[in-house]
Amino acid sequence: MATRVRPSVKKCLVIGGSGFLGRHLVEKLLDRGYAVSVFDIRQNYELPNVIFYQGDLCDKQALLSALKDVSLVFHCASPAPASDNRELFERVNIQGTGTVIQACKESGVKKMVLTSSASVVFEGTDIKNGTEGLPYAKKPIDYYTQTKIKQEKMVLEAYDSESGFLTVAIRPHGIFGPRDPQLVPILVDTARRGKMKFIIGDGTNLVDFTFVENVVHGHILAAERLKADSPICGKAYHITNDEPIRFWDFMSEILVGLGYPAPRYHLPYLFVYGLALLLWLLALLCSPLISFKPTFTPMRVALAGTHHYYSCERAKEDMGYSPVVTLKEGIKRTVESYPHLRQGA
Ligand SMILES: NC(=O)C1=CN([C@@H]2O[C@H](COP(=O)(O)OP(=O)(O)OC[C@H]3O[C@@H](n4cnc5c(N)ncnc54)[C@H](OP(=O)(O)O)[C@@H]3O)[C@@H](O)[C@H]2O)C=CC1
Ligand SMILES: CC(C)=CCC[C@@H](C)[C@H]1CC[C@H]2C3=C(CC[C@]12C)[C@@]1(C)CCC(=O)C[C@@H]1CC3
Repeated sequence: MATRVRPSVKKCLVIGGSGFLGRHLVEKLLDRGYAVSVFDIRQNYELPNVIFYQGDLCDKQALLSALKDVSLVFHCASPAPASDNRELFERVNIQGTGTVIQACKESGVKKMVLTSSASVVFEGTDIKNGTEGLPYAKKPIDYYTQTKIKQEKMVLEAYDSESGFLTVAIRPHGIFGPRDPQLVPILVDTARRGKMKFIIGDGTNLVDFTFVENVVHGHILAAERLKADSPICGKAYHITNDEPIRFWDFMSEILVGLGYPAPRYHLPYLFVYGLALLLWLLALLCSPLISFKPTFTPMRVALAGTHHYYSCERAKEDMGYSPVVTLKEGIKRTVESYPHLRQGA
């Protein structure tokens, strides 16, 4: 049954609400009695009572129209990491976020919840139970992450207790679930091309994968805890499933669930990383003549072969967070949601 919320926080705008996380967030907010509008560069679904504003978040006038009477903004729009487009990441995640902040302030928005990423502290080497006290990555693993760092800093610094503009950043990690356009589709595509036979390293590296409904839960908790006297103002919070799992066990469970064999043969981490680096260099050198995007980028190899899991103690203490869906249940629901990606389908 829907839980009603206080009228003062009822009208919200989800920027990026057509995306994977954004749409799940919209659905849960509606469930909880919020009046929801969506601002996104594309509209790919319709829902009763949801007003869609199609536009670019770099366009302040377009944002101002969507922000009328809105008191709470969720900003979960970003170009996909796979687009690998430095200029686009900078324009949308940095300049665009600056525009979102300005537009929110001008429109009298009270609260802003940013979807950041736990990867803002990841440099391609092991992180075990990392806390929010870790410094931002000095050498981020890619341009996407570089702009997510800047974006998070901008939103947290925009917190202004005097004017009452309250901000918070949620740092999820490895979001998965129904309708995800990245994780499962990339995995299945790699398996269908016969490239999922190998485990990079010894296969024992632990990683956080977070079911999308837990990420949504973290966002809504943050929004509802964001008050003038709250400890969460101007801070970042890791939101995970709090069940780190071996990267290769997670991949295997999804693959086997969809009818594909699990990877079996081990390759040394440094060997694959070196190879990926070479391929990346080759792609760069050849880019004036031909364009090709290797599956095995150094960033992906680092994600697949190192420990990177995070503590969400701070979210538990300050926001009363705990995951609402277990990893096992999340994997089951995810596998069931992709009948078209099953082996032989
Ligand atoms: N998925 C994951 O594992 C993780 C995601 N995150 C963060 O979570 C957020 C949501 O990610 P996710 O749902 O996976 O991503 P999606 O790509 O599914 O959703 C993002 C949405 O934002 C839209 N968008 C992009 N550029 C603009 C723009 N200039 N103006 C308006 N809308 C725009 C996208 O449109 P289009 O598709 O047309 O570009 C898309 O609809 C992002 O901020 C991401 O950085 C953090 C950690 C992990
Ligand atoms: C934990 C985390 C941050 C996950 C984010 C999602 C993607 C980065 C991964 C989803 C599927 C993964 C994948 C690989 C790398 C990381 C992902 C793209 C490989 C390309 C790594 C090398 C392989 O052997 C194949 C893998 C396919 C799936």
